[in-house]
Amino acid sequence: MLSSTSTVSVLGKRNTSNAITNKQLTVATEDVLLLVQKLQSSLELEVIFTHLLDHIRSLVPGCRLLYSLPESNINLPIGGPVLKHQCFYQLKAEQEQLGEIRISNSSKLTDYELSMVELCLSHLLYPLRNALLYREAIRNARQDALTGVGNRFAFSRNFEREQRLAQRYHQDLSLLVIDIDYFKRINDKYGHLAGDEVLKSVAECLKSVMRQTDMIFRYGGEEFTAILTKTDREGALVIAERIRKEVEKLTVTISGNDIKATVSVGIGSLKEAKDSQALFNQADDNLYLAKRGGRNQVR
Ligand SMILES: Nc1nc2c(ncn2[C@@H]2O[C@H](COP(=O)(O)OP(=O)(O)OP(=O)(O)O)[C@@H](O)[C@H]2O)c(=O)[nH]1
Repeated sequence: MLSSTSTVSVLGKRNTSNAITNKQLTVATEDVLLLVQKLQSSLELEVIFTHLLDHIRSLVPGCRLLYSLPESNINLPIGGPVLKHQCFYQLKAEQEQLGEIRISNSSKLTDYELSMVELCLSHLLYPLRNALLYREAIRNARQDALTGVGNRFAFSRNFEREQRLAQRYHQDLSLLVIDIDYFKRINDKYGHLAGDEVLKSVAECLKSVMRQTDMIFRYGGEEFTAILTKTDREGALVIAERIRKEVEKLTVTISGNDIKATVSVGIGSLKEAKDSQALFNQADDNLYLAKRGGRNQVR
């Protein structure tokens, strides 16, 4: 019953003797047209899979769905954790891998139910592909291409939001502005590509210290920012010192050259600032003091 291009391939064998009849297929197709409309109404994966599961549940009540695409770090359970009986499908549109979907149920699905599930899935592919492209575009718009951390646009949005939340709920919030010291010298001495490698290594180092990769951003050039939610100045000082020490330990080896780098860090904390602009200025002023004080230090 699947098209000859076999865009949805079933893994595992099953008996097809009780598969869908032509009459059932006609009724099902009308239903599926409604489903198609719903699937095309959103570009959000969660919304699309919720519509799909709602539809499949009208045939198999209580079943659950798990969608995964490991290369994009997507693991999306819908309707609850996976149940005992499972069937899974590799999703593919025109040779493009779109991940795997797992339908699970407390009892084994009949051949008729499986046929209906497959009918639904064959209509999922293009809405799913569009949603994945959309997700990728959004990610690219928010991510710094060189280092993989958030870009300045993402920083502004997150920073505003976190600052508003912190003020509304009377919580601490701190900001680190982290700048690589004498970075121009690294570029001048070892070349721009080597400079890029240093930027990447420093970003990796920040990620490993912070463990909250979505709150680290490349603000521009050789300057990074880190938003520390529920963290007061003292807590921020501990993290900033850890960052400083870890970067100091770094050695980036390029073309036989061992390149060392250090960072200066300025801290801002919401208690001492009235809004996000004041908080940023405070961190930036402290960064300036750290630079003036000799670099490789936290202020
Ligand atoms: N390799 C590389 N260099 C960059 C990038 N963006 C900015 N830069 C360089 O970063 C350097 C920043 O230099 P400055 O602003 O003088 O700062 P600095 O040399 O780090 O000195 P201090 O901040 O005062 O310690 C400039 O040479 C820029 O060209 C990038 O994406 N890759």
